[in-house]
Amino acid sequence: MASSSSSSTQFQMLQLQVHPWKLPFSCNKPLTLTTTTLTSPSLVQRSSTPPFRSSSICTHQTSISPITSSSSRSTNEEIDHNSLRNICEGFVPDHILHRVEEVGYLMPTEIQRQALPVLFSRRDCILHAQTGSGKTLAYLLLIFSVINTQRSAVQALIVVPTRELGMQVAKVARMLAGKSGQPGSEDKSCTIMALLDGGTLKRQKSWLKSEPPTIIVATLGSLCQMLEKQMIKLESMRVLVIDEVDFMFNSSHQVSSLRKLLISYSSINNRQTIFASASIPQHRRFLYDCIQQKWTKADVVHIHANPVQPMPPRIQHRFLICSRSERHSALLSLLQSDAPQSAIVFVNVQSEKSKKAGNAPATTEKINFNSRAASFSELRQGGAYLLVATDIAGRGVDLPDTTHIYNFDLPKDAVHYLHRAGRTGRKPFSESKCVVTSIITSEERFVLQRYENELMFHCDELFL
Ligand SMILES: Nc1ncnc2c1ncn2[C@@H]1O[C@H](COP(=O)(O)OP(=O)(O)OP(=O)(O)O)[C@@H](O)[C@H]1O
Repeated sequence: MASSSSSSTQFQMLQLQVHPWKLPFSCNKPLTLTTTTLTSPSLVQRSSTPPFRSSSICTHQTSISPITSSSSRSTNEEIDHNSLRNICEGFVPDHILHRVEEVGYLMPTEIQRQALPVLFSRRDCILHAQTGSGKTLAYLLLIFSVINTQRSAVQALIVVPTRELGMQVAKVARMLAGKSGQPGSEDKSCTIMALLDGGTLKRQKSWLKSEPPTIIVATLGSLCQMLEKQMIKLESMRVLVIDEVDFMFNSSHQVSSLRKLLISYSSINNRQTIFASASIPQHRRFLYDCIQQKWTKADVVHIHANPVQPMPPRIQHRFLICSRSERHSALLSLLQSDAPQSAIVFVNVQSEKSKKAGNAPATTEKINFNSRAASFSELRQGGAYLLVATDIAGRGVDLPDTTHIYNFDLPKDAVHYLHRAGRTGRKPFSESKCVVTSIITSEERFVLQRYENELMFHCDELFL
């Protein structure tokens, strides 16, 4: 797996001007909220049985109607009742809510609708929902409901696995904290620091010394350095968010620092810990570990939106069989026939074995943190793009205009498939189709079939 700590990752960006491409509870037990927009009993989640008594988990199966899309709104009253403002009012400051509306977030996504009341009740939470379902806004709204901008202290910490994701989350937080058109709405004292690997720690140290930011978005490497130097203290931290939590626990570079952080935070009064991801393999086991290890309080809530549909349903999946030597021309033909608005081509990091064998890597350019960051900023500035990337772009990165994903190399497992595919279909209320195409050899067909079974989706064969 590509790691944020590697400063030199195969990654290449091509900007092409190509033609027409989201209850407060009295029970103090862990809770699993599981909702679904599909009802097929045969498609029940297949999580492994955890080594604990199932009675220790209070499972609520709630049957909630699908997300109300703007097209299905019937009356203004209904909109008001279900709106983000209605859910957040009394918790989130008004100027933030104005900003949320200005940006165009009027209705909650499913995870936001389920999670926000739980988050506002100050319970620890595991946000488990499809890629592109708006988990970021859910935890940011919690943070804005909790912070006191009159206090000069770091009050919320969001930990992310990569610099790119950190920049993106910081940008969304700043956008929400920023000025809105409403008089008196500007929040002068809410500052957001991006403390990310590859950044200039010297500048951040002097910022932390002079006036602590209210919110920090950090990667673990940089955060640990600041914690060790006691530049950041966990005592004042009201909320700790660990985004892409399964990735962080699976990363050999990050897992020990993450465990240390969670153990240190467990002794803090008034804490609230949020974990988020679209994929939490063995989530019952994870819930058990959270309580056993005191990473969360015992009444942690696991909110699992759409468990039988781990990927957005509007993503169409296809595969094309060809030999290894035909892959480049197959990709070119696909790009020509699909004429995507904007696309990401995923390649694997070249293995040591393949390097030793003298094989050429799938991408030829190696670029560092800053160039990677520049590439993403460029992409967000608009225009059609064709991004060639490794799995480093597979986690959390939000480029909503991406209509097509190409797996030039088959992802190494179903979780990687899910996150790569999830780089498209990122407009929660849109119904337009997005496409994921895997270019595979005939021998790889059974591997893709395994992913289909695991992730419960169907892949159509494509013939050129
Ligand atoms: N209530 C909303 N209404 C409209 N758009 C929204 C809403 N909430 C979030 N979005 C948009 O949905 C997109 C995906 O949101 P976000 O990046 O938070 O997804 P995510 O759940 O964190 O996905 P991933 O698991 O891939 O990281 C973003 O472009 C965001 O602007």
